[in-house]
Amino acid sequence: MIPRNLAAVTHASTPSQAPSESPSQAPAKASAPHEGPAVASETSVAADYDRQLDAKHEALKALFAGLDIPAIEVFASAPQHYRMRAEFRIWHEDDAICYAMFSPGQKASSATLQRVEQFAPACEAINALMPRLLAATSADPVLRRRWYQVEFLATLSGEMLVTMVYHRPLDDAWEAAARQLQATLGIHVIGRSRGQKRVLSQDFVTERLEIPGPAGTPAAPFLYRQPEGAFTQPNARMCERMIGWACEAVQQAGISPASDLLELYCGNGNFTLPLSRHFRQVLATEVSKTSVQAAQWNIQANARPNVRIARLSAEEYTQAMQGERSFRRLREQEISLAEHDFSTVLVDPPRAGVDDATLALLQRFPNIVYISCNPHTLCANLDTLCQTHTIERMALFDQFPFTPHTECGVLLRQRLPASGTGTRR
Ligand SMILES: C[S@@+](CC[C@H](N)C(=O)[O-])C[C@H]1O[C@@H](n2cnc3c(N)ncnc32)[C@H](O)[C@@H]1O
Repeated sequence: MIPRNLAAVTHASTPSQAPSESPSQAPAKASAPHEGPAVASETSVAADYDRQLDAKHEALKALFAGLDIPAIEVFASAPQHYRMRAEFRIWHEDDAICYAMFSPGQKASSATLQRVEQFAPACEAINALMPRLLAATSADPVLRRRWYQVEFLATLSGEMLVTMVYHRPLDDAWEAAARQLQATLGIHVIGRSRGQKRVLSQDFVTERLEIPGPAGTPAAPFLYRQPEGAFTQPNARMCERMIGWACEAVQQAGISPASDLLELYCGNGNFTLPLSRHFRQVLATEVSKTSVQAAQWNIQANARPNVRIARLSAEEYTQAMQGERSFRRLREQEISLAEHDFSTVLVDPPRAGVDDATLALLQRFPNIVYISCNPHTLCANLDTLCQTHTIERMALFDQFPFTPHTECGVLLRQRLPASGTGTRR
C-alpha cells in the first residue's frame, strides 16, 4: 500500500518543467505554492495569481531597466487548468501505484515523494483522466509492472495522447492490455521502453487554435499536428494570444504585406501559419525533424501555400545566408534565398537565446519579432540588438503561472532602415 502519511498533492501548482525544452527532456518535478492537501478557494487562487503576476511584471521592468523599453503589455493566464501537457513518475509500493512528483535535485524515495491525485495546472481533461487511468492500470498487473512514468498530451477539444514509459521490454501481452485500455478510456496510447516505441493508434494529437484577429475582426481557426516528444507551447490559450499579438504587431507596424518573413526556430509552424497571412512569402526553419514533418502537414492542412519550411538550425541558416555554406536541404526544395525580400524576422529560440552569428544576421533586418521564454538571455540579446534597433513593443505572456518562468514578446525596428531591402543577398 502507498503510505497515507505522504502528502496528497491535490492541487500542486506546477512542475518546474523547463518551458522551452521538449517534454521528454524536462521531467515533471514538484514545486511551489498551492501545494499540499488543502484545496485553495477560487478567490484565494485569484488573489495569489494577481500577486505573482504583478511580481513578474515588476521583475521584468527591473531586469530591462538599462534598456529603453515601452510600457509592457501584460497578458494574464487562467490561474489553473492551463497546461495541455503534464508528466508524472509512477510510484510503486507493494502492489499499489500512484502518480508522484519529486522536488528538483531530490532523490526519489518514500520520504521525498509527493503523491499527486489531481494537478491544478493541467487542463481539466488531464485531471479527469488521471484517476480513471490509475484505476484501470492498478487493476492490471501487465500494465502496472515496472511502469515508470506517464506523459499526458491533450488538446482543447479533449483529444488525449498518453505515453507510458516502462523499465522493461514491452511484449505482445502488454500491447493487448494497452489496446484494451485505449479503447476503454478513449485515448491514444504509446508504450516506451529502452530502445522501444509501440504506437497503438497514432503518435500525435491535432490542436485547433483560434487566433484573435485585429480589433473588431473575428478569430480564425488553425489546425496543428502536435507530435509526441516534440516541442509545443504548453498553455494553449496563452499561445493563441501570443500568436494574435505577433500578428497584430506586424500589422500595426505597417510592415508591407508584399514583403517576406523569415522565421528561425519555427517548431510545428505555430507562429508561421497565422503570420503568413500578413506576408507575401514565409521561409521558416527548424532543427527538429519531427517538428519539421509536423509543420509540413500543418502547411497543407491550413492551406498556406506561401509558406516553405527547411530543416536547418539557426546557425546553419545564418551560414547559408552569409554565403559561407550551401545546403542540399535548401536545394532539394528549390528554395533560393536570393528570391526573398525579407522585411521581417521572427525568432523563438530555446532558453539559451540566440547565438552571436545569428544575432549579427538579425541586425540586418528592418523588423524583428523576438519571442522568448527566458528574460535573461532575451535581455543579453537585446543589448546587442539595441545597437541597431529600437524596442517598439514589449509583452509579458504568463504562460507558466506560479513558476519563476516568464514568456516575453518584443517588436524591434531598425533605427536607420537600409535603403532597399537590406536582407536581400
Ligand atoms: C521555444 S521553441 C519554439 C517553437 C515554435 N516557435 C512554437 O511556438 O511552438 C524552440 C524551437 O527551437 C528548436 N531549436 C532548438 N535549437 C535550435 C537551433 N539551434 N536552431 C533551430 N531550431 C532550434 C526546437 O526544436 C524548438 O522547436
